[in-house]
Amino acid sequence: MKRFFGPVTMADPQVSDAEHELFGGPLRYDMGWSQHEHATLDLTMLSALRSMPGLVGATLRMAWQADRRALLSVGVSEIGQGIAAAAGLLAVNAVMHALLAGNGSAAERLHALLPGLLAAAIIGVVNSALSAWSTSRAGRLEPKVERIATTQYLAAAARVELEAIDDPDFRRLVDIAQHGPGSARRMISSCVAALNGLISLITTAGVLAVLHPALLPMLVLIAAPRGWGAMRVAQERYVSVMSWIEHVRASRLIGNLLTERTAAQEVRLHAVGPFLLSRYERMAESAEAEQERLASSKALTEWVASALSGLAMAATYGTMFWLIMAGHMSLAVAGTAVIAVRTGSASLGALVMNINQLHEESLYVRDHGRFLAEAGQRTLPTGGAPVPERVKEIVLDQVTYLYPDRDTPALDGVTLTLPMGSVTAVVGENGSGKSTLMKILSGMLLPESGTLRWGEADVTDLDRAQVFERVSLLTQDFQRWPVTAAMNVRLGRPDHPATDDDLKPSVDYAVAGPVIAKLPDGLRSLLARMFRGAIELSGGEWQKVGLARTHWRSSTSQADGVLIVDEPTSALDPEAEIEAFDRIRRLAAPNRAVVLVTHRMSGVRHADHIYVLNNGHLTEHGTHDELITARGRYAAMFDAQAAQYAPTMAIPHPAAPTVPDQI
Ligand SMILES: Nc1ncnc2c1ncn2[C@@H]1O[C@H](COP(=O)(O)OP(=O)(O)OP(=O)(O)O)[C@@H](O)[C@H]1O
Repeated sequence: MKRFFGPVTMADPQVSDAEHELFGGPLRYDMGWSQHEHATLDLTMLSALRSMPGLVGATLRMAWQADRRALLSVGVSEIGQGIAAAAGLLAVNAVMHALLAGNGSAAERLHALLPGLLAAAIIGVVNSALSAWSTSRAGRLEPKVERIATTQYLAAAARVELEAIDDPDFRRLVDIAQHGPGSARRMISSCVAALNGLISLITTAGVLAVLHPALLPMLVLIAAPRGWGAMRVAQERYVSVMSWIEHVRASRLIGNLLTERTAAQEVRLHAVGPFLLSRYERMAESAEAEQERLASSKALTEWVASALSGLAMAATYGTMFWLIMAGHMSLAVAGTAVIAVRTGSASLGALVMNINQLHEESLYVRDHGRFLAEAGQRTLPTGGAPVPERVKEIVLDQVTYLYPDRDTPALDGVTLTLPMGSVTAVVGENGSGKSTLMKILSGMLLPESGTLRWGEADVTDLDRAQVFERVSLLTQDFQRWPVTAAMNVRLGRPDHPATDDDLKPSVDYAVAGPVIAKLPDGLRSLLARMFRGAIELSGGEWQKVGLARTHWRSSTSQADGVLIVDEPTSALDPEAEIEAFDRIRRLAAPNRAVVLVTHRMSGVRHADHIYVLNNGHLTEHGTHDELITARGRYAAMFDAQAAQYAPTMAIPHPAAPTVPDQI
């Protein structure tokens, strides 16, 4: 009994050994409600019904916002259909009476039937016209609702703090909430169908109550088991989807790697293809087993529901038989009652199915709503004090930053000053905190403690949108937008109108002219490999386009600002690299502070000031000459790189392989 009537719980997925092997254990989905200690889900029929008005209300509000005329049309046509259904039953009742309870010859009785039949036919035509009208208006409404929900989702995701994007919990919420807009769309049709079912049920129930009061509870008994079955199946499906979402995503990730262009070379050369394929198969098989379990469970639940419903139907007909035999019900009323019970149980069944459908969709819409609420709390603040036009310097004072899922801070008590018109370099080993420092400087991450000041103003008091406007950023993984070359440059400041001629100085600055000249349509060429006729640039060519974008962004603002470049030359050849460093230095105008992060020590030696980061701490700072004289970490890093070019450098001989070749 517990199997059918107990609460739906989340089972531990039986994941394949391939997932353990590849990911070091099963990937777990750990949104609040699905954590182990909360394994019993709040998915009972009662809670579904309780949460329904709120969720339906939210969908209807969205529909109202999308197209109120279409929504009103749907409502009117559905109410019209309900009234038509009741009128149809009354016409049937009149026909039954004329046929079974009337007096006179057969011909006279047939004549008496005609008005009822005519009325039933007219009602049928009106009903189908109303239904067609409702379908067409709902068809207009649904895509609009989906568009609004999708826009809300995308806008919220694009507005949150970078810290939220780095937070794995929030990322999962972003992932699951993407199902919300589709569900909101389907909720419209479910709402319409549920409304239709409800109205025709009320009218049919009214007719049945008039015919005989005993028929009404029977009607409920027939439909209740089907409703329970549908609800149970939906709950099991939702729980399954939620507990398997990470595993399905993991196998999809492996599947995608086999087809992705970036992985294509190693897939072939290292024979990663067959290896991953076999793991993919094993992971897909365990997901398949879950599908099979779900299907069997569904079949059993539906079978039990049908059997219970059939029993209730038999009891209803038995009761009617008894009522006729006992003389409490006429044959004509019984005839109408049979039709009404059938119509009513179909309406009730449809109503329950649709409420259930609504419930299922509403779970996803609820995730969407939860995402919007969470995103709303983590959204970049708007407003704040304006950033002064002239700031003289940007100061980082005792800044500490800890990533949400880390124990040790990525930056710890870092203090540095960036005067306008200067070039500051930041060097340090991998993982020392350079990129984190850049994110803090740009205002994308806020310090956990300590302050970032623009002149005298603390960045937390300033309008963040204005702070962003003053920052130009070029990172090694800058975005390669799948649009034209011109747009790739222009997206450095998209609001600023730009013709190709306007962009030319930026293209020239980055020495990207020869790259553009090679393209079939020059700046109009599409740089997106996935589209026909598009061109793929090399890594170094892309970096030149990125540099042009940065120049465009810097050159379109005259207020004091900062230009941050993080490993901008990693893909450039030696000559282009020297030139690029020169150009970046020249961007330090009186209204601009340049910050340069790089491992290429040759690129930093001409910086006005150099800071050395080590494990999140600033350990040294000064000019190149000062730091070389100090013979500290900087001097050691500089010497190590210089030694690579020394003629006496010892070249190690290849060692014997530690893993012997298999023969
Ligand atoms: N989004 C993130 N979430 C959690 N930890 C992070 C995140 N980004 C960086 N870290 C951690 O913070 C520390 C500093 O990383 P950061 O990327 O700032 O170093 P880096 O000096 O730029 O390294 P590299 O020279 O390799 O680019 C590292 O230990 C890194 O693992």
